[in-house]
Amino acid sequence: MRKIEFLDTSLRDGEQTPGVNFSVQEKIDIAKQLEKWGISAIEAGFPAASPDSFLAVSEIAKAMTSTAVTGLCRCVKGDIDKASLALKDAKYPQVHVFIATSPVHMEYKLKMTPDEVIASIAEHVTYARSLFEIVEFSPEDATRTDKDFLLKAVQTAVDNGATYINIPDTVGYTTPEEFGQIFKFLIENVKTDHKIIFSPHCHDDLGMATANTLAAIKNGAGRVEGTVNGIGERAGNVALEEVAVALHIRKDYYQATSDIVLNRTKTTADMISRYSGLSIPKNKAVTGGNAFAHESGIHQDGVLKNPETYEIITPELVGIKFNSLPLGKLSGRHAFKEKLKELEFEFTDEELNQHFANFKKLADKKKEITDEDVRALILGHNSADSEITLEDVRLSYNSSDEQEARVSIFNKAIQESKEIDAKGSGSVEAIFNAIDNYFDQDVTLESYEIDAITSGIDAQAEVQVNVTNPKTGTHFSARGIDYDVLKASAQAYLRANAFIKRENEK
Ligand SMILES: CC(=O)SCCNC(=O)CCNC(=O)[C@H](O)C(C)(C)COP(=O)(O)OP(=O)(O)OC[C@H]1O[C@@H](n2cnc3c(N)ncnc32)[C@H](O)[C@@H]1OP(=O)(O)O
Ligand SMILES: CC(C)C(=O)C(=O)O
Ligand SMILES: [Mg+2]
Repeated sequence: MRKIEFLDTSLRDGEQTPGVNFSVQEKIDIAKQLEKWGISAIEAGFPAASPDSFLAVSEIAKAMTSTAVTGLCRCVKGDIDKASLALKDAKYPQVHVFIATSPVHMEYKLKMTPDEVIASIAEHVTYARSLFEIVEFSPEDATRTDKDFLLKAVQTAVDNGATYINIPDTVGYTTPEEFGQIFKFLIENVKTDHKIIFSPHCHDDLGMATANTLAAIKNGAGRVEGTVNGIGERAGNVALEEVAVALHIRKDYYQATSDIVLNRTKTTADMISRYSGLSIPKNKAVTGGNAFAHESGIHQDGVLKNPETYEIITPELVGIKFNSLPLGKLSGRHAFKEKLKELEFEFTDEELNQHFANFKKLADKKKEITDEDVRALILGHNSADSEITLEDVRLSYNSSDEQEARVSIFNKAIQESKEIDAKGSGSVEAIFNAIDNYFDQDVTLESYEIDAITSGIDAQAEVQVNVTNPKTGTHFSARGIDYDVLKASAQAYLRANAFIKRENEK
């Protein structure tokens, strides 16, 4: 069986999702989780893009012990220099250099002739190779590139020392058969005196990213690139959890395995969902809320007789466990700690005490604490953007008049707690007005959605807000999770405001 390497680009291509903006601390948390999940290389960012991107790549480079760290660069020496500086402390550094090779990109975007692009590949791969042992090269928009020119571009990169050749389907244009043929053609025709590994990098514009990625593996790719939950530019990148589970379930067909620790999938997916502010659709393959639910009579009958009738993946495989250790208000610290271990969370004693206190508060209100509740509790409170936090929300409700809210907000940097009062025609509006008064900045609220995390009247609420910074036009998504829907709303809106404040201060 071949072993397929996994490169995760949630922190680079994933962050190109409109509305997604990870803080540096969130990126470090995610990278640590990706390392535990079994990712072999993390594309931690584009170091030349901004000081924050540079900082995130360098902090992740220091934090990883077994996972390689890479950064994206244009064919620009300054980009490669920045990557070299950001990655200087990485135990296993790599660099990723790209340039577009399709006619439309070369002519209109780069304003370069094909010969100039080839010369640029030779110059910049050589330069990257003078600073890094491992160099990945990508011909951007490869699937709309003339086949012979693609071979020439790839051959040039290989001749100048590239060790990974990544074939991006930048605009999600290809089909499984066609993409498989591209890999077969390149692998058969590229001449090399050193080991090179080919990888697919698929986008999901036509809904074929997973199929295309698997077709590349079938035709010789040794590494895959993608993101958790398929976050990414436009319709997103391939969802790595889908590729990992497909390889596992259909190893008979693909004859390939990976190092992905499948039972850590759910925790990894939940973290990305929480920090990106993008919830996982109920019908999403592998991790969606309905992925293991059976509704119709014939299916339920079959599953009761033998789960294999309708279940090709077990919930346990991806880390959704039966609640073997039910928790409630009488549970103690040991049981709570054991549950966190079971759900793959690790905390210091101080963090554990804080989460335990929050758990006790929730257990006082909610009869049964499910695994979903515990995950939501941890991820809901585990906001890495905790410089400015919500302390309290009070409302005075009047069914025939305006509502009044008093919101307490704590600023860690200056150790100051402030209470702000505001009115609104509804409770949510009054709370949001109070938060607006606190931040004193322009924010456009684009959408507000409420969902229940678990079933029942005492379910925890998840609120998602999408906002725009009118100054820059940047979109941000933020989520809040709480037993109380109004508090969850306040958390989400406060978090969105904190993103905008951070952007305005840059
Ligand atoms: C398919 C992908 O995902 S590609 C990666 C996308 N990611 C990003 O863009 C990261 C965020 N980007 C940024 O922060 C900025 O675009 C920067 C810092 C990289 C560059 O900013 P600026 O210098 O202001 O340039 P701007 O973004 O306006 O234009 C890009 C320039 O790079 C050129 N360029 C684009 N790709 C490449 C490449 N691979 N190699 C060389 N030059 C390139 C463009 O032709 C354009 O050049 P021009 O200014 O001579 O016309
Ligand atoms: C930079 C490259 C690899 C990319 O993200 C794409 O082409 O989609
Ligand atoms: Mg991409």
